[in-house]
Amino acid sequence: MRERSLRQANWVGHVLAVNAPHELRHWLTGGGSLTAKLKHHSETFRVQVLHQHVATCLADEARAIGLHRPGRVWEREVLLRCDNAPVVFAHTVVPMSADATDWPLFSALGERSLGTTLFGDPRVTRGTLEYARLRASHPLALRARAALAAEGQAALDEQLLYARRCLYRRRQGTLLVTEVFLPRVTRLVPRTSNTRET
Ligand SMILES: C=C(O[C@@H]1C=C(C(=O)O)C=C[C@H]1O)C(=O)O
Repeated sequence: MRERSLRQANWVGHVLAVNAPHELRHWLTGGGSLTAKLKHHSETFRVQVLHQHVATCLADEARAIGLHRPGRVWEREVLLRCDNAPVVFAHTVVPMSADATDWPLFSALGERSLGTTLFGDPRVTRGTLEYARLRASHPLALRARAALAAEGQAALDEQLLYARRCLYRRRQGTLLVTEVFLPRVTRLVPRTSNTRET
C-alpha cells in the first residue's frame, strides 16, 4: 500500500489544501491559457516536445479520464520555456478510445502549444482545476527531473513540486492536462512588450 501511495498523488479541489508557496499560488490557480500567461511573462516562449506517443496512463489519472484502470493513451510531454528557461513540465493524455474527430489537431501539434487549440475552440469545455503536491517518487516528478537533468540543469534534488490538472472535453473525447510547475517559474515577472514564439 505504501509503495502505491508513493507513486500516486492526492489530487484536491482547493489550492489551499496543498499548502503551496505563496509565490506559486497565482500560477496554480490562474484561469485561461497558461501559454498566454507565460508569454506575458517572457520575451520568448517555446514549447519543447519531449515525446508524443502511445503509453499507459498513470495510476492516479485513469479514473479522471474515464478508465476503470490504467490503460492505453496518447501521451504528450513537453517543457514550456520562457526566455529558454524551463518553467513547466506538462503531461497530457488522451484515451485511445477517442477518435480523430474528438481532438483533430492533437496528433500533429508539434511545437505549437496545445493551449492554442483548446482555448480557441468553442466546442471545448474545461473542467475544474485540481491540485497536488508531488513527492519526489511521483512519476511526473521523476520525469520532470529527468528532463532537466538531460540538459545539465541543476538537479531539483528532493524538493516538493506542485502541480495542477484539468480535464477538457470535446465531442465524445476527454483530454487531461497536468502541469508541473518548476521552481524557475516564480522568477518570472510580467512584461509589457509583446512576445514572439521562437
Ligand atoms: C493547456 C494549455 O496548453 C499548454 C501547452 C501544452 C502542450 O503544448 O503540450 C501542455 C500544457 C499547457 O501548459 C495552456 O496553454 O493552458
